[in-house]
Amino acid sequence: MHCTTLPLSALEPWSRLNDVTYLDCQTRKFEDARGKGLATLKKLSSQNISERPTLLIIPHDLVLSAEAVEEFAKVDQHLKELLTAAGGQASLKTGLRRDIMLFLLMQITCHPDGQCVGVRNPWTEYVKFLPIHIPVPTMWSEEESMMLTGTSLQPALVAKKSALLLEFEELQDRTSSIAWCRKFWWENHALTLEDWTLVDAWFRSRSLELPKSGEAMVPCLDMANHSVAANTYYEQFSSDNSVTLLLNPDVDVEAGSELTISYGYAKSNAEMLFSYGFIDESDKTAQTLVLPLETISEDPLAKAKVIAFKGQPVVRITAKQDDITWESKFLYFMILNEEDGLEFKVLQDVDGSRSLRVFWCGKDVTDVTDTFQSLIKSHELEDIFTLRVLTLLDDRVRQQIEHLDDTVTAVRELSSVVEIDPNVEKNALKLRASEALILQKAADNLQLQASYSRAGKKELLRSEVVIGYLGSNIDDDETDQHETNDNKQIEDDFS
Ligand SMILES: C[S@@+](CC[C@H](N)C(=O)[O-])C[C@H]1O[C@@H](n2cnc3c(N)ncnc32)[C@H](O)[C@@H]1O
Repeated sequence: MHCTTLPLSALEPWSRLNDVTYLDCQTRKFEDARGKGLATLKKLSSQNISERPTLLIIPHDLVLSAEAVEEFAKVDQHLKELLTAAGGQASLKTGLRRDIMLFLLMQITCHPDGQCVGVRNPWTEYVKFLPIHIPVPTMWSEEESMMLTGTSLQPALVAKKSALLLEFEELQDRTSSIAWCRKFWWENHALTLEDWTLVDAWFRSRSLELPKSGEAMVPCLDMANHSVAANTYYEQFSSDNSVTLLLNPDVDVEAGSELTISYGYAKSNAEMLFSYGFIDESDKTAQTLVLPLETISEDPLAKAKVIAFKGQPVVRITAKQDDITWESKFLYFMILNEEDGLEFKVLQDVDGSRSLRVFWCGKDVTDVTDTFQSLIKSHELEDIFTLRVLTLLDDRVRQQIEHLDDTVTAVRELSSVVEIDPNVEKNALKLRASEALILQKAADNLQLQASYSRAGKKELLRSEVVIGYLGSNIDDDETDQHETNDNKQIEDDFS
């Protein structure tokens, strides 16, 4: 689909027409990867004043939320038809995303003869100010995506791209019988997967969480770039649900300086790159790495565990200077076997349907499969379970290091063989370096395991339960000398 764009100079009249108020600031273009952003027109200060300076006010009727799309559909027959055929369940987060994406898709829909579809609204013009290339990995070329080989982002990107393809095919299936969709989208293949990928990237990189409207897109406020040292924040007024941008307390901002918000303090570099297409240079705080976990291939309960688990099968490792911590609800479920007391049953419900139930030591724990870390507490084999968790974690970290190492040369040589956007290369290399550092710290610091759990690996090796479980008769004095061998034996036993 050909997207028309408007120059930035047209944003001011658009804002005036739609009652957006700018106070001492404007949207301007930055000559680097940040693209457009907000900047002050004069020196501002919030020092020693009780009322924080307001910078931007956006009326509620411009906020693009699930509720707004529903309202638009009341007056737009084409949108209504589209939502009925292909809309998501607005009560679900995924449904909200899908409805907003469909709405955005309609705004960029125009026939080659210049005819547009649907009822015009402020967003029909506003989408023309949005960038048509967003540096998120879903919009990278195949060659550029190869820069991520070996990182935690690679499997997420593969999964996201196949999800986008599935969604796009489903959209075609569900809307081929609608006359206007056939004419504007499917005849001559006017609508492409790239268009769907673009609206997904718009939603991902520009949506905000608002206290009253939920996840939404807010015109003009979505021109604010991110900084870890953000000097502004946004609020939604309860009186009229309008959205405002305010200066942070106790800050001075020079005339012409950029006004930034925070896109989230706890996001990992991979999440930042995935959702926004950049990694903040100045982010020196905690670094997080989220690794997907695969069940053990020989585990007969593997499939059932994945189905029954309430959450993501991942481990989140955080490095704050030399301090390493980790968190994984799945690992504690993953390491349990039938002999330990884990059981799966398919039961018939009162309505005749069948459901998979999970039992731990005879108790139904189907609804709390993400709490095995506490469920195993005070079990006689708790030490064994903890040791299995630590061993698997150790294996997973080392496997990821190898994966990242193995691809270093190929990635380094990529840009000399194929065309890679320098900004993509810079961000991908930054991600690789930060992940390598976290992984190395995690692997080197075997002491970290002591901080992970109440009982460190070393202590666990001395645990009577572990020794008994392994049928070994190592006494305390000999433990240290035999540790290497024990480690090996335990690793063979648990891997
Ligand atoms: C909410 S939009 C902000 C407005 C955007 N710059 C534009 O031109 O429309 C988010 C996008 O801005 C860019 N961005 C925001 N903060 C950035 C930063 N600190 N460094 C680099 N790019 C940034 C990224 O492309 C991100 O996907």
